[in-house]
Amino acid sequence: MAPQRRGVPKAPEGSGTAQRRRRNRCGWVIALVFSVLSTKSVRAPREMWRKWLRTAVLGACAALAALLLWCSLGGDDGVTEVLAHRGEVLLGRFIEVPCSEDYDSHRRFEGCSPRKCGRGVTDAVITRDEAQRIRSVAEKGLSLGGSDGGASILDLHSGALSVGRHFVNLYRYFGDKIQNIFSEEDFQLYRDVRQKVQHAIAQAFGISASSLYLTKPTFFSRINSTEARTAHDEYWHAHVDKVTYGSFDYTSLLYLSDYLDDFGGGRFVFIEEGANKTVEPRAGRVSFFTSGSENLHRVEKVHWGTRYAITIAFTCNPDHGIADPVFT
Ligand SMILES: O=C(O)CCC(=O)C(=O)O
Ligand SMILES: [Fe+2]
Repeated sequence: MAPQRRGVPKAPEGSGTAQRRRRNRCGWVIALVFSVLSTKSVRAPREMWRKWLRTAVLGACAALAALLLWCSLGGDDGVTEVLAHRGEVLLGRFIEVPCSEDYDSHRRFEGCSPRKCGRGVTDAVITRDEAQRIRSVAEKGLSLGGSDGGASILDLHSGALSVGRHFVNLYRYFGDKIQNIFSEEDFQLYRDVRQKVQHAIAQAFGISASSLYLTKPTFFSRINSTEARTAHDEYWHAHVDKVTYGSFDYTSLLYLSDYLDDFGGGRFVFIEEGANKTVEPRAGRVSFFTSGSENLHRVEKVHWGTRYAITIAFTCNPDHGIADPVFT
């Protein structure tokens, strides 16, 4: 049998007494092993082989089933690397990527329009306390409405709020009563956050913060696992912000809840040939990037829990700039 043949090395012939003695001792051990294997059960290895094969087949089936389940739960369809783990606290990570040509078809603003493109993530710009407080503002506003599907938005600037299958204008709908819902402090907090994010973006891309203008839409998002009812609920499609929103040059996302503590799924994915890069949301984490097709991205479907974030975007074109939302 193969294991026995492999286990018996051939000793060189006639090489002195010591060697002969060693060979004799080995000979006894080998003879003993031979006799145990041959007298106890010649079939044992064949049985063992069958058992091993059965275990291997069962193992392979279990692995295949797990893989299929993972795919059906929306696991990513290619190789994925994590750009920002939920557990790490990033002082600042920046990856430069070559700019797409998307900016060439728009009016250029030297010193602002992207020449250096890329993506950055930082946990050091917005504190977890600020994230908690601004999330309370989002919860307060979104509790007044909410989409029938899984994705709701609240835009403090335009007043757009998801309700059922549509949007209402919060300011028109609630009129003066809005003063009982939001406070000046809430709006001040939004302005502070916007300003800090704007400075972080300017620094990372080597431009002046004053060359950037807040642009629309800027909105809170609340996503849960409820099935989509309208196209507005389908947040998971891959897209390019400059194509979707036109005026965006630099996009930022401030996350207000924690991946795997508050919700499952819902990671942000930069789509790339080779390996996608994911950002795992974490309350207070700011992810920012140039808005062209060098940063094609999507959000994974949320499988459980609720995910809160704010999209805050900037343009280089003053004509597309908007003022901060104000409390009136
Ligand atoms: O919420 C996110 O992580 C991404 C949202 C997004 O892609 C967008 O608002 O354009
Ligand atoms: Fe986007």
